[in-house]
Amino acid sequence: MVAASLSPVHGDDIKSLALPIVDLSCHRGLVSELIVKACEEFGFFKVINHGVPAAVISQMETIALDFFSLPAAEKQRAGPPNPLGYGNKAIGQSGDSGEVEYLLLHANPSISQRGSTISRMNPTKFSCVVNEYVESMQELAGEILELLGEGLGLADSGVLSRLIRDSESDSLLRLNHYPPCYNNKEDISSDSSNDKDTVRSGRIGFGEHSDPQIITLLRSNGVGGLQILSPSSSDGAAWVPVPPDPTTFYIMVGDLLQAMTNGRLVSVRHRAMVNSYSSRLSMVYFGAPPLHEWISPLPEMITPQMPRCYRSFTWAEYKRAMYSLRLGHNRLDHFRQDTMEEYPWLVK
Ligand SMILES: C=C1C[C@]23C[C@@]1(O)CC[C@H]2[C@@]12CC[C@H](O)[C@@](C)(C(=O)O1)[C@H]2[C@@H]3C(=O)O
Ligand SMILES: O=C(O)CCC(=O)C(=O)O
Ligand SMILES: [Fe+2]
Repeated sequence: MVAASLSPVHGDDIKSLALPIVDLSCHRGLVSELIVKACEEFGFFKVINHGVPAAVISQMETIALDFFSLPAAEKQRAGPPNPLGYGNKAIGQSGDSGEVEYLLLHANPSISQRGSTISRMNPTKFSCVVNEYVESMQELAGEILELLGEGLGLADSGVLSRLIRDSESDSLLRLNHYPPCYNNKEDISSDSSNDKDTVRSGRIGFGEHSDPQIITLLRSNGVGGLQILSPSSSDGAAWVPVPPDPTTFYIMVGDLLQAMTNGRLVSVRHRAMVNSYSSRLSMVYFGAPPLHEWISPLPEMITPQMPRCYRSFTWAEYKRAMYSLRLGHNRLDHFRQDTMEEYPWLVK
């Protein structure tokens, strides 16, 4: 149904739920089984004992904070986002906004990062730290995708990890800074954006969405704000706050992984809230394939019980659709097999 792809509006229900934690130092067979289960149930899990050196993380955090503490005019030199670069409040090109400032960078060291506009003082240091962090993220994401391949019983267990390890991969690094923001009713009464969400659960830093790529690795400082939409159950979908833990990474299934697994793994809808007392920093790696890579449901994921549900498309085609849609849209619905059969004019 085409109507199903219009923005879903989820209410304010907040639920506390035990979220899956995967210890990467455990037995490989057990780890791959747990990862598959978490991605089927939540499209989300937290990893501990991930092997990323603490120094790599803290250096990245320091240069991110150094950048966000620059005067506004200095930060604007790295903007506006095209879509890469510095952005403040406006997210994407379709009218979305949130209480966030960010730096969106390509995660491929060979792509120029406007280094001198981001760090006038020391662009070389900036690039080195980003490259080291991105290399660690690519390694961790590759390992998790390899484990997923094994857990799903794929004949070629490296088929997922190779996509993001490719030298032409279109992966991104996003640094989000959420300054503290008022959230009580009195403060908001004169603000035209005071909706139900704002009053009851704080202000929206980054609105509800799923990540379009294959896999997301998110690390935040010790300030909470990330929420995931729990899978629908008898008591309905609800927002689940993710407790902050700066020593770990949160892993999210992206739209492409949902398509490649023919809907068996689900891309998790999530959002970030801001609070009135502390600023929050998140560093988010989005693992993506090369632009011209074809994405199709893997043969092992198509069964008589689970017939093929997505058509084939390239990542470049998916990106075009994504930039034409609002943040909260369910983009993958436009690539369903039945959309092509019932509404061929929608599929260019
Ligand atoms: C409103 C938008 C921002 C976004 C591109 C889009 O048109 C829809 C997807 C958005 C998103 C969400 C996850 C990542 O933060 C992001 C970089 C991405 O790949 O898709 C953003 C895009 C963006 O900010 O450019
Ligand atoms: O900052 C966060 O916790 C979420 C950010 C996010 O979802 C994104 O950058 O796509
Ligand atoms: Fe996201």
